[in-house]
Amino acid sequence: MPSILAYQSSEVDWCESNFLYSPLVAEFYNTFSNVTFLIFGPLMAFLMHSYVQKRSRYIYCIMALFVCIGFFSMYFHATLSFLGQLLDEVAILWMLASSYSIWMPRCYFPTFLRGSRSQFTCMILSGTTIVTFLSVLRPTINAYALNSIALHVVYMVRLEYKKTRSRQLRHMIGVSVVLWASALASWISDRLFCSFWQQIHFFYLHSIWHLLISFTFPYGFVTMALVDAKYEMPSQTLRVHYWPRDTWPVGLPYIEVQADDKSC
Ligand SMILES: CCCCCCCC/C=C\CCCCCCCC(=O)N[C@@H](CO)[C@H](O)/C=C/CCCCCCCCCCCCC
Ligand SMILES: [Ca+2]
Ligand SMILES: [Zn+2]
Repeated sequence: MPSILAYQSSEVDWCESNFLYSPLVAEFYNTFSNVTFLIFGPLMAFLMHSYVQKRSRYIYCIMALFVCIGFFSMYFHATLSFLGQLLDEVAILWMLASSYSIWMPRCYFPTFLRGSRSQFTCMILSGTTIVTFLSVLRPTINAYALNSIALHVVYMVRLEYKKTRSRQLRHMIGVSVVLWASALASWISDRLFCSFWQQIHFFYLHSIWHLLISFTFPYGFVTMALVDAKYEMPSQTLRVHYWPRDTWPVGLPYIEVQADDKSC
C-alpha cells in the first residue's frame, strides 16, 4: 500500500499535465495559482480590523483557515498526495464551519435551538468533527459535498437579497454569486471535460478556479458581514470600501465600521 505522503497517492488528478516543469512539482500552474490565498487572508485581516474588533475576534480564525487552505492546496497540487488532498478538504470544511458558526443569521437556525448561537456553534462544531473523521472513508466525494454546502450559502443569500433594500448589500451579493458561479463552472469543466481541454491544449481551468474562488472570498466575506450586521449590530453603520482605492475600477472590498460620534 503506498504511503499517504507519496506523490500521486491521491485518487484525484486534475487536468493539468504532471511534472512538466519540475520533477518536484506535479501540477505547476495549479500549485502556484494558490498564492492569492496567502495574500488575501492577511490583507483582509488587516483591512477588516475595525469590523473584527467590534464583532468578534474569532473572525480571525476564518482568515487563518483561508491561508491554511492556500498552503495545503499548494502541497496537494505539488504532490497529488492523499494527505495533501485530505488537508486541503478538511481546512475548507473547517473554514465553512467557522463561517456558519459566526455569521449564519439566527432566523435560519433550526427552531429547537431557539436562536441560541452558542448551541448552534456546538452543533456545527460537533457535526464538523464527525465529518472530519468520515472524510477519509470516501475521499473522492468530499469535494462534491463541499461544493453542495456552497449551494446552501447561495440559497440563503438569495433570501437575504429579496429581503433587503440596501444597494450596497445587493451589489455585494450579485458580485459574489457571479464570481462563485464562474469559479464553479471552471472547477466542473476541469473535472468533467478534461479530454476536450487536453485536445485544445488548455489545461488551466483548475488554476482559474483557484483565482476566481480566492476573489470570491473577500466578496463573500463582506456579503456575510453585511448580512450579519443587519441582525447582530443594528446600531452600527458599516461602509464598504475598496482596496487599494475606492476610485479604481477593480479592487478588494472591505468594511469599515463608522466611529460613533455620540458623546455625553
Ligand atoms: C454562512 C457561511 C458563509 C460562508 C461564506 C464564506 C465565503 C468563502 C469563500 C470562499 C472559500 C474558498 C475555499 C476555496 C478552496 C480552494 C481549494 C481548492 O481548490 N481545493 C480543491 C482541490 O484543489 C477542491 O477540489 C475543492 C473543493 C470544493 C471547495 C468548495 C468551496 C466552497 C466555497 C463556498 C463559497 C460560497 C460563496 C457564496 C457566495 C455568496
Ligand atoms: Ca494532472
Ligand atoms: Zn486546487
